[in-house]
Parts: sequence; C-alpha cells; structure tokens
Amino acid sequence: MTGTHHHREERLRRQAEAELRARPPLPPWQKRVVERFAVERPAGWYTLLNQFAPHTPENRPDVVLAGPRGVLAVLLREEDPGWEDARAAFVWTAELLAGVPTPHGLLTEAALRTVVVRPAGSATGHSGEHLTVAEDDLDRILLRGEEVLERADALSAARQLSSRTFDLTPIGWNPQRIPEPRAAGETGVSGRSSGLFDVDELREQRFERALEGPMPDWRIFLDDTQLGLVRRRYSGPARITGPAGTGKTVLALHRLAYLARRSSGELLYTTHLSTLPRIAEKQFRSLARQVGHRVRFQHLHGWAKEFLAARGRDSEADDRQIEEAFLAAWQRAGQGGPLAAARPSRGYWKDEIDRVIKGRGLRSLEAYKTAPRRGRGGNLTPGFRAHVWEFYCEYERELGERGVSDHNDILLRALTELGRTPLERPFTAVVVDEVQDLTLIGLRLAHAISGDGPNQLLLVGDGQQQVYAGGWRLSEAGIALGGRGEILRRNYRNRTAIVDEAGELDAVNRFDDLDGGPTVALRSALPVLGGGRAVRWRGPDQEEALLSALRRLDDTADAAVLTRTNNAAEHWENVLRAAGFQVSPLDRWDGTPSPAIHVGTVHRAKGTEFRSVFLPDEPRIATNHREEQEASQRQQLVAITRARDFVWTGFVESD
Ligand SMILES: Nc1ncnc2c1ncn2[C@@H]1O[C@H](COP(=O)(O)OP(=O)(O)OP(=O)(O)O)[C@@H](O)[C@H]1O
Repeated sequence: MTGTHHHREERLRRQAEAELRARPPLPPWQKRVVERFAVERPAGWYTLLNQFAPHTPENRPDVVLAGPRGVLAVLLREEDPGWEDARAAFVWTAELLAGVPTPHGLLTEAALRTVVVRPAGSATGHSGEHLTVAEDDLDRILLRGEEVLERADALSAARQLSSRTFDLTPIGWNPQRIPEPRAAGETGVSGRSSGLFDVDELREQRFERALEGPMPDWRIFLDDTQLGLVRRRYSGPARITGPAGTGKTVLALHRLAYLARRSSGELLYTTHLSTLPRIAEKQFRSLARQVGHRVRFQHLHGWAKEFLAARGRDSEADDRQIEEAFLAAWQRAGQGGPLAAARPSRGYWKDEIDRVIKGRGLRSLEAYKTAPRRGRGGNLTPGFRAHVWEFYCEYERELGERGVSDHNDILLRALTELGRTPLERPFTAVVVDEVQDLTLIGLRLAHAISGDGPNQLLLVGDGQQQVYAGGWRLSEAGIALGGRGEILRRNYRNRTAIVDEAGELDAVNRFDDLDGGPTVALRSALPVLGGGRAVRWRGPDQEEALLSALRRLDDTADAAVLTRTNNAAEHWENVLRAAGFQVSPLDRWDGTPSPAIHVGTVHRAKGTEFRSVFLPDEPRIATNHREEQEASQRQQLVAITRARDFVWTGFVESD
C-alpha cells in the first residue's frame, strides 16, 4: 500500500467517523463496517446510511451501497433475518431505484442484491434470496464478483437514492459536490442531481451512444418502454408485441423476476417450442439467480403431460406411432381422393387437422363447416369440408386402433381436466412466449392455467413471425385484453443491414391483425446498432460457397446454419462435419455460447439469435397458393432476423 493511498484512506475514515459522530451512535462493529464502506469511495462505492440505524425497521436496509458491483441493500444484523424482512428490504430499495437514468439506460433491479452483514465469526453463506457475510469478510462483496456498473452509473444510482428519500444519508460523499460524470462522447448533460431530467434528451443521448459503443447489458439496463412494462400493473391479461429483436423476451424475463420478488408461489414461462424454455431459463438465471427456483420454464406440451400424469391420466404421445397412423389414414382415405386432387401435399392436410380441426377443438362436421380457417387458404366449401372431416375420422380411427393420442389430444385432455378440477396451487403469473404459433386449444389451455387475475397472464409474440396459421382471435379463447396491449419498437438485436435485408420481405402479419390492434412491421422498428452485412450468393456450388464463407468469418463462434426442413439440417450437419467444423444441433442447445456451428431448422431457432446466420437454398416445391407463399416469407423473416451482424443467403443457380 502506498503512503498516499494510506493517507487518503485515513482521511476518508476520519471524515466518516466525524459524520457518524453527529448522529445516534452505532454499535462498534456496525460503525467499523460503515467506515470500511466509506473508505471504498475511491474504488467507486457510494455509501448511504439509514437515518434510523441502529434502530432501522426490520424490513429496511441499514445501509445502501452503490458501486461497481451493483447496488447492495445491506442489513447489519446480529442474527440472520427472516426471508420476508430481507425481501422487503430489497423491494423497498428497488422501488427507490426504479428507472434511475444512467448513461447506459434505465437501471433495473437486477443491479440490486440483498446482503446481510453479521459480526465477525458468524455463520455466512447464501440463504434464500440473500447473501450473508461476516464483518471481517467484506472484501467478498466489495472486491469480488462481476462488475456491472460503471462509475457514472453507480453515482447516478446513489444520487437518486439520496434525493428520493430522507431515510438514506450519504456518508463520506456529497451528492451536491461531485461533478456530474460524463460518459464517453457525451456533451453537456448536467444539473440533474435532483433526479429531474429531460426524458427526450436523455433518450436521444442514450440512443446515439448505443450506436457508438458496446451494447449495454440487458440484465442491468432497459429502455423506458421496456422498464415501464416490466413494472406496470395489469388488471387482467396483457399482451406485448413488437417486431423481431425488440426485447420482448427480455422484458418478459424481467417481469417474471419483478413479480417473483413481490409475490409468493410459482410462476410459469411457457411456449409451444421445446427449445426456447431451456434457453430462457438460462437467461433468467443470469438475470435473477436468487428467484430462479420460483419460475418454472416448460413448454406447453411438457406442462400438459406432467399435469395429466400427476392426475393419473393418460399423457403419452408417441411421434412415430402418430406418423404411422397419419400415413395409414392418408393411404386409405387421402391420396387418390378429393383431398389429394385439391392439394397433393399430405402435410397440408396434416396441418388442417392439427391447426384447424383438433387445434380449434372442433367436435363435429357441423362446427367444422363454419369454422374460420384464417391463413390456411384453399377456401374450402362446406361440401368439401365433409371430405376433410371423413379423412380426419379415418386418422382418429387409426390412432384409436394403435391406442395412441397425438399432441393435440394431450392439450385438449389437460384443458378438460383443468375445467373439471382447477389447479390446487394456481400460478402467480404465466408468460406465454411466441404466442402467435399456439393453436386455439393451446391458447385456451394457457388461459385456463393462468386465470384472469391482475398480472396473471402475459402474452408475448409477433404476428410477422408466425410460422403456423392459427387463425384465432384472443376473444375465441375467452381472453379480453381491454386495451392492455403494448408495442416495443427498438430493435436491439439486428444491425441495420440485417433489418434492411429482412425488410425486403413482404411478410404479412397474421396475428396482430386478428384482434384489430395496431400492427408493427419489422421495418418500422428502429435498429439500435448500425452496420452489419448481408450477402446474397448465387451460383451452382452452394456447399463450397457456404463453407468458404464460413471459413472467411474472422470468428466462427456464434454462427448458425438454418434450414427449412429436418432433412436439410441433417445434410448440412454432415457437410460441415466432413469439412472439419465442429457442429452443434440446435434442438439440444441451451443458449451457452460455443465454438461449434449451430445447425437446425428455422423452427428450432425461433426466439434465439446468433452473430452470423447462413441460410442455404433448399429444393422447394413451387407453390401458387398465396398463404403458402406468405408462410414461406414469414419463415424467411424469422430466419434472417436471427442474425445480429451477418447474414448469408444462398440461391442455387445452375450454369
Ligand atoms: N434494453 C436492452 N439493452 C440491450 N440489449 C437488449 C435490450 N433489450 C433487448 N436486448 C437484446 O436484444 C436482443 C433481442 O432481445 P429479445 O430476444 O428479447 O427480443 P424479442 O423481441 O423476443 O425477439 P424475437 O421476437 O425475434 O424472438 C437480445 O440480444 C437482448 O439481449
């Protein structure tokens, strides 16, 4: 330790001592702790002492610290407090911190942790949502752990805390005297020590900065719309829409953490995709590890299966047998008949059963004759629908003979079971991500799981990214939004060149328009990051071209090859492996960065993102059907918008 350093420490200690002398005395060990905090000022820690200490109410922090490792709500206690008090201290501090404008965005409560400090020699460790350390181990919170705030952010937080309440008094620093710190490239932002600020000006400056520097950490900083929606109280079901990359999932995860900390019971994040819950769970743990155990991440079919099994009901669906049943039905009643004559693709008729007949839970030909089939095309007359119904009955018979259920049966059975006997312990809140691709029955099930209470159901989606025509209105699922619909408009993922590339697609929004709400196209969202690169390759030897484009990447980490079909994914896995690349199939990925090239279908990639995305051309059956062309465009839009910096699209052309 240098002499000057020692001298400065001593000066800060004496200053803190003098300030502490002017107030009710603290027990000696607490005094030592506060002095130690104050001495860390040059390292960027700002100390605020509760004016009631040492008689602070049990559910309030004795000290709040803002510094490089975040904001700490510190409880100085002889004994470990109960979780309710520790949690209440967190929430009290979080409410004061809410939306502190910093040079990097609005501060979220993910920057905040609860720490209990006990006298030297006490038992320590993690308990529930807080960390306990002993007086002689303060280095653990002050010097170790991830740095999440820059000095300017920490100072903004400390100033806000001191200006928003008389309960917290600065120790060892003066909020009025420290000059307003400026972030790189910022000019003339000053005079905001009172916490007052010009929102528009700030928003603009943040936006400009974002274009220059690295992206702020989404866990710690959000934009104003996002943060507003994290904290909004909804009196019933609500919906968040917005084009790709606008932070819908990020917002949903923050909201789950926010609600978890202000409630008891379990929360659920669900979607129809099996891959996304795993990735979202991982992100959530990095955002709010302390409440990780309170939120269940599970795809809807998985939830339904588990629920039915717990109720002693049949819950198995065997994909191979389902496929066999369908093929048998197609051979007997499909191919060679009126269905194949109208549309030769058997996949189309499988979708008709999955999305319309069973997806809507239709029980009779009469109901099917008048059922809406939005986005499915074909304009089937009631007479023709009788043929489809016959085919469907054949499929059901085949399933029955094999004694198997398909995935729609499972959802419907779970819905019926819930209607019979509701959940013993309802979820506190349910988030449904990628809602645009749910069937009507799936949506009804999600609604039945959540209920209509305040903050209980949040639907997150984007109609432009719809891959399956669902053709429902929320009202058909009994969901009334009552104006609780919000739109995000700032694209944090895709650089400008990527947005421009995807913007050329004419992807019809098949979801938002169903409820008559406003629709937002990808192009009308503002990319926060400029630059990027989009390459369209044309030629005969696509494999060679794609491999050499991959080799030209300065860093292959975080690259993906996305395909339309499983067969194509398998093909590219083999091609890449043969060329010496490490390959990681998308269906097993949990979002952990890896040097391997991810390969999988666009469907599997929904909700994810990569630095570079490769979209090889695939043989496709040409179609004149408008809805198939539209669906294909929407799929391409999903594919392109998985790319952050670079997208490569192949078009095979023979010589
Ligand atoms: N406020 C923010 N600051 C910095 N990064 C952000 C912010 N909000 C979102 N991001 C980042 O933007 C990217 C897209 O976020 P997210 O996946 O939540 O978007 P989305 O709207 O759900 O996209 P999609 O509809 O395509 O699945 C992620 O990399 C996320 O970390």
